[in-house]
Amino acid sequence: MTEMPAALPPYDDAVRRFRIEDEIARLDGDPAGGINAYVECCGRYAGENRLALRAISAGGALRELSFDDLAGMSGRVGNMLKDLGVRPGDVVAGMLPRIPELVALILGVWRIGAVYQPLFTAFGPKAIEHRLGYSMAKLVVTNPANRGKLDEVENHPRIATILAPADALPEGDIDFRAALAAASPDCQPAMRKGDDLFMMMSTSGTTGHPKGVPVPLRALLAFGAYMRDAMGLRADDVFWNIADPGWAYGLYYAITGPLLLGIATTFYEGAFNAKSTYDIIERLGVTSLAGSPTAYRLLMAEGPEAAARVKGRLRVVSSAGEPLNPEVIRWFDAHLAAPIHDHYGQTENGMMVNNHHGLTHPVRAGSAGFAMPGYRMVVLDEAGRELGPNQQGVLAVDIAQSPLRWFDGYHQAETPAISGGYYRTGDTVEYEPDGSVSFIGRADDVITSAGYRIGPFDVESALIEHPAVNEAAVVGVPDPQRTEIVKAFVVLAPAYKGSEVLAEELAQHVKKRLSAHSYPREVEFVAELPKTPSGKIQRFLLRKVEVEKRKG
Ligand SMILES: CC(C)(COP(=O)(O)OP(=O)(O)OC[C@H]1O[C@@H](n2cnc3c(N)ncnc32)[C@H](O)[C@@H]1OP(=O)(O)O)[C@@H](O)C(=O)NCCC(=O)NCCSC(=O)CC(=O)O
Repeated sequence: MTEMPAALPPYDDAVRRFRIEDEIARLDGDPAGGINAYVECCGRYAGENRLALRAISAGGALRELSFDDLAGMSGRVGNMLKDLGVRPGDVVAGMLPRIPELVALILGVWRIGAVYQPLFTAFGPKAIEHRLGYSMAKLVVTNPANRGKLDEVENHPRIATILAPADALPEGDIDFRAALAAASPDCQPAMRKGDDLFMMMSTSGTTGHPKGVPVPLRALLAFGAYMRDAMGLRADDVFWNIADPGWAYGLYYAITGPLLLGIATTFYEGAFNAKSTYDIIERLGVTSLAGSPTAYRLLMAEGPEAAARVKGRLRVVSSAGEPLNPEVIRWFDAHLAAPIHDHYGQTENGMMVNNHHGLTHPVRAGSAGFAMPGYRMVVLDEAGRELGPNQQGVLAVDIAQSPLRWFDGYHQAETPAISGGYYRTGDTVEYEPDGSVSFIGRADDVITSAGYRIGPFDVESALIEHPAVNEAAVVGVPDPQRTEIVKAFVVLAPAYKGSEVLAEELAQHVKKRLSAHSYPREVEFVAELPKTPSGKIQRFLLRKVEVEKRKG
């Protein structure tokens, strides 16, 4: 009989395997001068004629860049930024599609010791304004397709635009390519310490706008560990993570992680669709694929014939952003002969619980897997006590015993999730006696749709900007394709009448003002919203009714 562990099993052996103490010593106090993310992810591989990036344009043209190419480009970016007055610790934002210049920008920002802030290209002015507001970015780099949105952003920083040949430069903008051409590729990396920041992410909560998530350089250890242990990345892999680098999964594990390990990554500039995804897997011979369950469900929906031409090609498939359903696991096994494993993480701390491709442990359909070596994950009750197996509680990180955890709190905001020596993820789980974790649901109102985390407050405040809306409540309702979809309950202003046309107008308003991915796919007009005696909207009551309705 298995002995019952008091909490999830410790991972001392595995942690030792990473020589983590040595690594941390290097990050925190290397007398030779600390650490630089550009050096870790590019500089140390330059001069080896090693492939770093396969970039497929929206039109299908393949461009291959080596670490040397990226070293030169990022050196020019670094010098351009320095000329503009960007100093170590300053924030530079990027709002770019998946093109090589995006990687060069990120590496260039890191090279001079500055901090990169991603802005998802689907964002509207409201989402951009909030993020640039709290980060105090010194510069934002964008392209013509996204440039117009910045005109609606109050107090935006200086803008550098990557022009297409026929575009005219907006007044006051820096011509990114011309500035690079004028800059030298030689740029001395600014060495930093492990606690210094190199990314400024954002994450959505239930109340208030998204919060900044500062990422210190020591997070590189955790990102590398995930690539090795969970994705099981090997030197001979052809790796493609389809997630957009505007979010954590894409920035941490489509760019930073593979380059850190010296392994080439893949970009496809075009929008996701199943056909182009199969085409690229076949064309490049992809062996390691990563993405969200919604993307995998869309691959399934294309049918077995589409899958047949790449059957057996994929050595491993990694899934993150939403729980992976067992049907997807079975279908991938039957039609792609590919093991697909569910991985769990957050913008805060990155991936923490995985069905690891690179470690040996049992993998059960429906389980989120085991704590990643370097994290001691526990399940807490409301009083903050650690629970035993088969008891529901909040998944949390034991801070003192998790050498890879790096999240120290939100940017200039309270972090009640950190207290009593734990970081609480906000996700309700239970674990089996062997330590594997089963996901139950969110303990709050954050919506998980197609792998994105969407804060209801943000969508509500975008809706309220519309003159027709008096009040709005936004919830996630179950959806077979996208896990959840955003649904808005709207109380109209007296002069307005609910109609399909108005519902569509409201959806488009959110899409344009806030973001193309977070608009309500359903809008219901109601006379009033359920509220507590103190006037707080009870979203959970609305969601409960929707869940019941969809069951029946
Ligand atoms: C699975 C998908 C490929 C499915 O793509 P779809 O084609 O259905 O569309 P979508 O969900 O991306 O986008 C919804 C709507 O936004 C539009 N849209 C999307 N991206 C856009 C962009 N860059 N510019 C303009 N519009 C855009 C789409 O056209 C669509 O419009 P319309 O609806 O009109 O057609 C995608 O949803 C996806 O990549 N999801 C994964 C997200 C992810 O990376 N998650 C990991 C993050 S987890 C993480 O980082 C930590 C955390 O949890 O915080």
